[in-house]
Amino acid sequence: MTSTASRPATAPMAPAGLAGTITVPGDKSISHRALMLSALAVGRSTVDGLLEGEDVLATAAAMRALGATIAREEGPGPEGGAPVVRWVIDGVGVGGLSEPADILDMGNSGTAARLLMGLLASHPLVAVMTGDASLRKRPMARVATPLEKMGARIITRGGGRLPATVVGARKPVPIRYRLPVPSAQVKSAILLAGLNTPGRTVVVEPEATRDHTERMLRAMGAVITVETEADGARVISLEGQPELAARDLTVPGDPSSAAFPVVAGLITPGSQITVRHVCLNPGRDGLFTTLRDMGADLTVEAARDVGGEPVGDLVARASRLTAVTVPAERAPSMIDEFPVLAAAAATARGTSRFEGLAELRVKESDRLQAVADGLALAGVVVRTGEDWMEIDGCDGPVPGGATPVVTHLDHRIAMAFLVLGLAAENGMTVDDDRMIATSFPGFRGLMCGLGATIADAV
Ligand SMILES: O=C(O)C1=C[C@@H](OP(=O)(O)O)[C@@H](O)[C@H](O)C1
Ligand SMILES: C=C(OP(=O)(O)O)C(=O)O
Repeated sequence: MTSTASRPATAPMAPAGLAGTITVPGDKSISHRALMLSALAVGRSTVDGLLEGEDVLATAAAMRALGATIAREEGPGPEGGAPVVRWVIDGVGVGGLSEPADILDMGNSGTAARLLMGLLASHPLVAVMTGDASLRKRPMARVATPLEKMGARIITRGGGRLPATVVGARKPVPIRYRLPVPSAQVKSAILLAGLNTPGRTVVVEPEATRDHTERMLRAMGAVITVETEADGARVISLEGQPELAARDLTVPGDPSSAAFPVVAGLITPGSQITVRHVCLNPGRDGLFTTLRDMGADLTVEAARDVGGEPVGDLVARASRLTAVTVPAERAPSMIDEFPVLAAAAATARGTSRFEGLAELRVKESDRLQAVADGLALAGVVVRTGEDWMEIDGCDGPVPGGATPVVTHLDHRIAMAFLVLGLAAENGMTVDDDRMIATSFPGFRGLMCGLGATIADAV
């Protein structure tokens, strides 16, 4: 977000149960990858269901600036329905990216910035990258360090922050790299750099993270293998310089967005909601497992495969939730869902404990702190450590209050506290909700369509 204006928003306690069947926008992780990999394919790809959030639009703009042709087409929708949108991408082939004429602005998006850095690192070009006030605080050394081992030069602002200049390698070399942090963005950046690198690039991940890059690369014809070591680490090997085949892709709904209406339905008495067509990749479903551990009536219907990703319809019915302990090893599969899980835990019976949260401190905000501060404003007792959090649940609605929660340009903090407002005696207010458009355009209208009241705060 570049403008300084903010738009406070408020959600009063839901007067009645939420009801309805909805779809949420396309998965953000898959959408970034669909644009980047289609731009490197040979021929024309189409993408249906692409997330048209600001983060993904930043990736589209960057790939255009690097030479890909990307168009958005609208066709007539079903009778009376919204038009059908299809994105059409003419790729330049692996190694075919050209030097951008201007600075690449990745907005609020860590995924866009880090994955793109990987792509740039193995092309002989110079590019400068920046982002908004939130992104410019986030650590980039985690990608710059392995990419420099592959031959790129990456000059960052102090402390490894954006803006950064990437001087791509003329003769990139493959590496074998063990991830020091569980991060799909770092893994993907290295694999994307490995595409234009001769030989075999290997990433070892001690803790499994989302594998959309691996799935999509394989589907486009790259040779990519995954082996599991005795200690459980995954060894991902990519043969460099493949020819990627253009494909027609369909992006399923984003589980990280579905999380908000799902939790809203669970904590608002009398609710029943269905979220159709949600990606249920095992690297992304930790929240749903955790909610079931809490006693949630949350089921999957019509489980199916869509373009190499497991997909299903989620049905959530209001439930009396009990406290849960989330073990550290589950954290990567629900890393973006802790803010909304905290909202659920605040209404549960008993004390919940979440472990393995160190990565929350380097997201769009320090989410551990932002969640703790917001819960305290809601009248909920919370304790935190460097990488853990405990929440004393209220066994029903939380007190809530009119003082706005500080969102720090973080979409998930804004959405989580608006959802908590539905189960707060005095509602909840957030200081800004514009940045929700980075990942979940239409959030407010969709929630109101289910029966919630979310409005500008006066
Ligand atoms: O690869 C991805 O698409 C993402 C990976 C995660 O980040 P990290 O890799 O930093 O854990 C996640 O938080 C982010 O929203 C999207
Ligand atoms: C952390 C997130 O995204 P990114 O890292 O792409 O900014 C998120 O969407 O919650």
